[in-house]
Amino acid sequence: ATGSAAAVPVDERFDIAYITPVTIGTPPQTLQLDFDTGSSDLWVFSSHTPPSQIRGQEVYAPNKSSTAKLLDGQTWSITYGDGSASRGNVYTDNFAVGGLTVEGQAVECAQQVSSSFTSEEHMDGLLGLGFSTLNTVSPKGQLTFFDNAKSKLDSPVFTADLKYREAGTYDFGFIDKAKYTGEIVYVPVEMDPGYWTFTSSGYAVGSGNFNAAPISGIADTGTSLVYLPNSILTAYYRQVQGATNSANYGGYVFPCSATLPAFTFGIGEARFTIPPAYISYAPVTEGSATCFGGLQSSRGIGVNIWGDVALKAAFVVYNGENPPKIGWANK
Ligand SMILES: CC[C@H](C)[C@H](NC(=O)[C@@H](NC[C@H](O)[C@@H](N)CC(C)C)C(C)C)C(=O)N[C@@H](Cc1ccccc1)C(=O)OC
Repeated sequence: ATGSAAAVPVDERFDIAYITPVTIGTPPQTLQLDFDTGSSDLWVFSSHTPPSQIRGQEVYAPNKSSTAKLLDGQTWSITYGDGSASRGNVYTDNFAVGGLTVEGQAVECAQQVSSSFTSEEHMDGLLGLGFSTLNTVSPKGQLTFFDNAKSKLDSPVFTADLKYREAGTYDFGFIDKAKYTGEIVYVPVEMDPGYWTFTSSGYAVGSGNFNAAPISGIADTGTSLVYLPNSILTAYYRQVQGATNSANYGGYVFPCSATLPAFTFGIGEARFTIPPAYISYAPVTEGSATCFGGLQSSRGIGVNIWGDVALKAAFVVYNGENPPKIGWANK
């Protein structure tokens, strides 16, 4: 079996996040979820979510699905690196992504969501694609959609082809040769504690020379920006007129009119270049002449994150064989 579904930017002006249509239950209820390789819970806005916390999101109502079953006594509670959080109870139901169906998928229903979820009106929940060890359901951890689907997939892989301000795709069970150029370069994945963690071979700023140095990080489709060690950030923003690391805005900002160098990162011998347009991420506030950078420091996080700003510069293969590996190709 295989599946394929669109990854659509939630806000066509900036790629804050990407949403993908899924169907849950019988008859099918359609929701738009953020496919997140940086976590491993599948949770949705639901009929259990307080109306005061819902602002335009679609909700999953298990009581309207003849195939929904409450997982009695099971609860979940998740906190993300950006401080956002949600929690609730758990059902199993039929779940489909782009023609690929899993029966008995754990669907975690939100009984509480933090304000940043409420304010993201187009996002009806998350679909975790990290390793199932990170799933927060207690006392019995649940499997991700990918882990449940894996045995029936033609190949135990999914791919991310995210794009700059336009729809890309998530494919399950196959690698679409039309989506990339050249060869796919694979590197090992460190599965502990459950992220898709890999090591980049180094970086270059603009047309400068390549700095060969191992950079460990998470390939996280659910994080908008790239968070790297401060030494790399100072080397990059030194080349940007008027750039400052602003406490006020919580990161590197610069005049939107500034000329930005590209940023290249290594995967083994291969090289991937993030164009300047991806790094001039967005005005700090609507209409401001000050822009927030797509490259930021990981100092406050404790882990480096290769988020969408980097991922959309490549075609990425998440290979769930044992041992897992991650593949990168230009496109
Ligand atoms: C099950 C928890 C999941 C896996 C959670 N994952 C994450 O936070 C990772 N992915 C973050 C998500 O992609 C998030 N940006 C989705 C949006 C829509 C909110 C980050 C680290 C790249 C996590 O690690 N949470 C940390 C909180 C944290 C993480 C990083 C730094 C600081 C604090 C925790 O401790 O969970 C117990």
